[in-house]
Amino acid sequence: MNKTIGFIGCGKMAQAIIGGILKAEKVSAEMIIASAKSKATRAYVNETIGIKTTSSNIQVAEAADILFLAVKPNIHQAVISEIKDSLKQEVIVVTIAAGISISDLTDAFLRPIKAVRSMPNTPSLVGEGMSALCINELVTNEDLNEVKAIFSSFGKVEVVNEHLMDSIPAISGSSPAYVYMFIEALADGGVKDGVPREQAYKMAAQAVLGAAKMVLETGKHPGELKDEVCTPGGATIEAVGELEKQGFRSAVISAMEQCTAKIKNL
Ligand SMILES: NC(=O)C1=CN([C@@H]2O[C@H](COP(=O)(O)OP(=O)(O)OC[C@H]3O[C@@H](n4cnc5c(N)ncnc54)[C@H](O)[C@@H]3O)[C@@H](O)[C@H]2O)C=CC1
Ligand SMILES: O=C(O)[C@@H]1CCC=N1
Repeated sequence: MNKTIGFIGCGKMAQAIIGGILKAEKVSAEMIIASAKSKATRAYVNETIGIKTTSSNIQVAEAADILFLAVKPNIHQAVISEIKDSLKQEVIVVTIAAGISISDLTDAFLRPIKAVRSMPNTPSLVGEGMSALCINELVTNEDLNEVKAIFSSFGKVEVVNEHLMDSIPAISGSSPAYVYMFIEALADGGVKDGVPREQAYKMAAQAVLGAAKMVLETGKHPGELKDEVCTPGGATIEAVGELEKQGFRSAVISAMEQCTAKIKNL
């Protein structure tokens, strides 16, 4: 792809996206520029990821054909006010900020703008991201294909109706955090029985990866796959019963409700 991709803000999520894009080798490092306020972040990104960095948001805005806004939601508006007169005419602006709507984005620019609202996740860094996105009416099919090609380079992408976007963080944007907690808990349980810590993490993570692949690749219902593990009269059904008794599913669903409620109030 021969377009300049700019990132305003270069924290955890932007670094995951940039790392994922570069790993896919569809865009070269010279075509990516990022700004960050902190000198330490700029130096780190420059040295470890190998892209151009700057303290100037305006420099990024002027250069970008596709501009990612990767700052926290509460400074989104201030950043747009700073850069809005420095954009290329046909730029596609992609926000990754949780809870920022297409209209928040377009209103802030005070002029018609090609706008994409997205919700990626940090596994993008290893090419296994899950991103959802929606667009406004100025984004052409060609633009959308370009944006989808970028997101697809570091994982899977789904285009959804905007009214669902506030619910996506709970499912895939934030959920890696709770999956890591689950992996930690599995490993702790193993360590309790004497399994060495490093082996326990490897086994727990690989079991989660394998189970996820089974859902994606066999097309079977997760309940059916669970049933295949539960030998009648065996050990797994004991664990399943205990998880139900401890409110495992309802704990997950309640956590997701809290997550979505917060997204609506960020
Ligand atoms: N971390 C995650 O897993 C995900 C984060 N997001 C969204 O990504 C955005 C960034 O989140 P993180 O990367 O986690 O946060 P972060 O705190 O790691 O990164 C924010 C970056 O913005 C920079 N920054 C602060 N003020 C700035 C300014 N005025 N101009 C330019 N840069 C500035 C900071 O130096 C930092 O590099 C948020 O809006 C969040 O909702 C979306 C999906 C997943
Ligand atoms: O915690 C947050 O607000 C962001 C949104 C999704 C993941 N991190």
